[in-house]
Amino acid sequence: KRQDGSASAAPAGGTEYLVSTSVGGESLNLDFDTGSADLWVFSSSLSSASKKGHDIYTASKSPTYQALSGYTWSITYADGSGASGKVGTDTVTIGGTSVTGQAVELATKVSSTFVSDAADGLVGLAFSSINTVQPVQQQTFFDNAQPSLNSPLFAAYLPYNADGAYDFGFIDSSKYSGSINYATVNSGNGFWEFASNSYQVGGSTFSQSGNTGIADTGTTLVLMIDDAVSNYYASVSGASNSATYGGYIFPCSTSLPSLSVDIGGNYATIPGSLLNFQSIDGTNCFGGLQSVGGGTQNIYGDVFFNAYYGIFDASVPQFGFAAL
Ligand SMILES: O=C(CN1CCCCC1)Nc1ccc2c(c1)OCO2
Repeated sequence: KRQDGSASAAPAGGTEYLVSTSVGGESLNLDFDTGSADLWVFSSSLSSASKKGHDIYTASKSPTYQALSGYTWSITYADGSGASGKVGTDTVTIGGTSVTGQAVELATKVSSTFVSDAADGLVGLAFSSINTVQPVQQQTFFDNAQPSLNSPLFAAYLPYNADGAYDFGFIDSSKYSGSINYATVNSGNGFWEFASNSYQVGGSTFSQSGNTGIADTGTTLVLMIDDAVSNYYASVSGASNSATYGGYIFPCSTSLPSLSVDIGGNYATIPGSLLNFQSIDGTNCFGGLQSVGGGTQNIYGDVFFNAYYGIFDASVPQFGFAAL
């Protein structure tokens, strides 16, 4: 099977990685999101205000587009953003991997954060069980591509402040060091979700038994339960939880401790250097670890992937991680 391939992922504005994707021969910069399962694009049906600054997909210009009459979709993400619209199928090509008859969800409405964001849409890479298309749920690009891949897996390479890549069908041994650790995935909630029963701050170990984590390339930061976040910042001198900035801030001069998180029985260690997300005002900085706002599910986003090559393997299913 020869559809294996790698697609370059460019960092955009420090909050996401965009992949140039061909939809019906039209090129769009899409945000790959392992935390959702809808492939949607900015479409010509949007208001001109919503289209501003974006490449858009025009179905009528694609020779391979087929409408799915009466099909709709509507999604709201955990950050409150959302989009909705209609559905068709078209040929989608990412790197060297092409899928014909891929469900393409055309946005007729997008929330304001998407208008101001660089992405021209999203490629959902979670499990198809959480796809929002009605009346017939649709499959993700990855599920459709699997039969043509050497192995039913894809990998995310998202280094800090540098071009990354998504590899489909193969593991690229040049993109990581040391060995790969694997965690068994429970796909019951539609996510790449695994047990995450403890964490370490600097040298101290804390238990969070029964908790889980999800591997989520669509989330910028690492979001953990409140206890973990307060335990982490308790060892950061000058740190405070700012209502103004909506999260923990600290003096930029502070050296941050590392954070290790349990993933299926093995620790992944994020160095302190990667946990300073961005400067607010030259004096204070905003942390790369913030609160998930309740529940027992931690979200390991791009800050995690800045330290680890992530392998999304549908054969078990399992999630693998190896240091960059
Ligand atoms: O919403 C997302 C990711 N989402 C991916 C698709 C684009 C818009 C952002 N992440 C997220 C943001 C805040 C959260 C959270 C998850 O869990 C609790 O708080």
